[in-house]
Amino acid sequence: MKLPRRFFQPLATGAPAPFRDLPVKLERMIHFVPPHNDKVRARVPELAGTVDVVLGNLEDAVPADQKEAARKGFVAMAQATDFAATGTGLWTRINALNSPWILDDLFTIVAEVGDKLDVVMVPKVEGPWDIHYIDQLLAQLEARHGVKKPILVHAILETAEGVANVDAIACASPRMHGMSLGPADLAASRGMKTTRVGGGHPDYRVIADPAGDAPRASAQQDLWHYTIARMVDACMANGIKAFYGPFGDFSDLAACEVQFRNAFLMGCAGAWTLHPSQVALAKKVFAPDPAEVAFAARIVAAMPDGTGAVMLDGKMQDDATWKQAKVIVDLAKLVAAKDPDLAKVYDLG
Ligand SMILES: CC(C)(COP(=O)(O)OP(=O)(O)OC[C@H]1O[C@@H](n2cnc3c(N)ncnc32)[C@H](O)[C@@H]1OP(=O)(O)O)[C@@H](O)C(=O)NCCC(=O)NCCSC(=O)C[C@H](O)C(=O)O
Ligand SMILES: [Mg+2]
Repeated sequence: MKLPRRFFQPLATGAPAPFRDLPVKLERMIHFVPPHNDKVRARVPELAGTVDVVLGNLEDAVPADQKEAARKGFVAMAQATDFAATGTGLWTRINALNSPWILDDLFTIVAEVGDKLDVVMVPKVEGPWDIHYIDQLLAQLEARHGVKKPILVHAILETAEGVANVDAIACASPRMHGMSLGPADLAASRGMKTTRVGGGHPDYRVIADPAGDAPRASAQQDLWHYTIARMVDACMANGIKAFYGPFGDFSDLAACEVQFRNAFLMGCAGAWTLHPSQVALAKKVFAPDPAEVAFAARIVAAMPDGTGAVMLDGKMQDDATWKQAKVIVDLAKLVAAKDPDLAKVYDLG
């Protein structure tokens, strides 16, 4: 175990010092772009500014014979657009640590566009040892290529072993930006009997006790509640961010919205968007409801120093509800700074 005072030391001579605190950014959606697909890549300049994060995906969903094209496409799209100027994050998802592509992914991307890259998403993270490896390698590459700003690391929680080690992953390095749930790989790793990318399953349900001949009420349950709860606790305990991952059924926006909203209410900062149709949904869900913001602002105003107990609309407010209100007001301010329409609706001054 590393000594606390050494935790923030750069891991290579000449590498930038890790951030002490995560940059505060609005990340309602991590928008996936397949960089080997020229048609979709051509839309990236118009996407910048309309999504919070553009991610060039090099891993699953890119055919093995297109890996090199995806890597080159990502470098081209990173060079062609000034993402920072539009307040859009630039991320990439590299191939898995045990794949034949990971070294070329990192060697090429840090060399070519390391200064433009905000976050590297690492798939199939099993434990802190995976983060330590990436941490060291990134430091060496940053030093070699004179990268000035530390590149952050985002882990995908998508194996049973990763879930078992989620707390250790969350605090493995000061580079940790956050984590996303990867429901498709996790389902396979766990031996779940599903064929979906996120969302529920009609057969995962509870049923009411029998009451005579009356039909028994039954309701579908959330397959992901346990994992999201574990992920949120591990992330928030370590000052990093939790995200719901992909929702693969683009034709079911209603179910996607419910999945996103459950994640939002449980503490997630955002979700992945895989198709343009999901972007508006993520913007709607991962910004607080205006009525909730108005009530939260009243709580904060009624308890200026955050202590005591007051009644608002018949509901008791105290130090703990003040803290909840602060979460909502702070997020609303972050959203308002980026979205003039919502700024008017929130009216936070
Ligand atoms: C899945 C897709 C290949 C579908 O693309 P397409 O067939 O082109 O769909 P549409 O005809 O409906 O597209 C309409 C227009 O929108 C553009 N488009 C499509 N997708 C995107 C996008 N992601 N960003 C920007 N623009 C997009 C099309 O070009 C059409 O444009 P036009 O013709 O001008 O009207 C494609 O959506 C895609 O590749 N999406 C990303 C898929 C992906 O990254 N999957 C992997 C992530 S999920 C995962 O890995 C699982 C996870 O790890 C886990 O384990 O859970
Ligand atoms: Mg996956």
